[in-house]
Amino acid sequence: MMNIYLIGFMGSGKSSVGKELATSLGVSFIDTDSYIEEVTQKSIPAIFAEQGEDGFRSHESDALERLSTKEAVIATGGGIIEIPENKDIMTKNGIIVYLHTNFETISKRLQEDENRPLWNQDLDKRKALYERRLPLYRQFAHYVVETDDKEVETLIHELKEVIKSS
Ligand SMILES: Nc1ncnc2c1ncn2[C@@H]1O[C@H](COP(=O)(O)OP(=O)(O)O)[C@@H](O)[C@H]1O
Ligand SMILES: O=C(O)C1=C[C@@H](OP(=O)(O)O)[C@@H](O)[C@H](O)C1
Ligand SMILES: [Mg+2]
Repeated sequence: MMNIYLIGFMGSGKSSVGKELATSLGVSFIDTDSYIEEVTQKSIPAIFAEQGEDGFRSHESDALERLSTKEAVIATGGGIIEIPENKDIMTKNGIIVYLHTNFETISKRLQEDENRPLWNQDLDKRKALYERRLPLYRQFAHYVVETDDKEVETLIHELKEVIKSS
């Protein structure tokens, strides 16, 4: 098996669905955000506060490079598509699946989440970020799975179908 990379906006379910997918497939699960927190011994908000978004992106690309030799389900962070080279790293080592979710659904799921610095800003900025990133997710994706109004169990089933067909 190659790596299965999950991409998508914050709140699309990469971390939670990815974990269950890995269990169901019997492979390891890796979350790039948790990996970065372990390596740096800092929380994501602390990295953003101390090193800015650029600092965080550089940790993220390093993580992707290091994790790419494994066979696993890998949940990325919502901003993985900000760095074009990240697509090459992932494509070399597996398939990229985009979990697409509408802005309204994401807003319901995250509400006033305080652990995501780029969500924790004004509504118009969140919305602009979402709109700007949509085409980038589509450019990176080998496959797209819609998540609105779907139970995690349904998504696992659909993701397994995608993997089978790949
Ligand atoms: N299909 C879904 N239906 C309902 N809630 C979901 C679904 N997928 C994720 N969630 C919830 O949305 C929140 C964000 O999910 P998470 O996996 O952290 O997203 P991401 O890693 O993409 O930011 C969590 O509270 C999670 O339980
Ligand atoms: O969209 C983003 O730029 C980010 C998404 C977060 O991950 P999730 O997509 O898992 O929330 C995390 O990597 C960081 O807060 C930045
Ligand atoms: Mg996540």
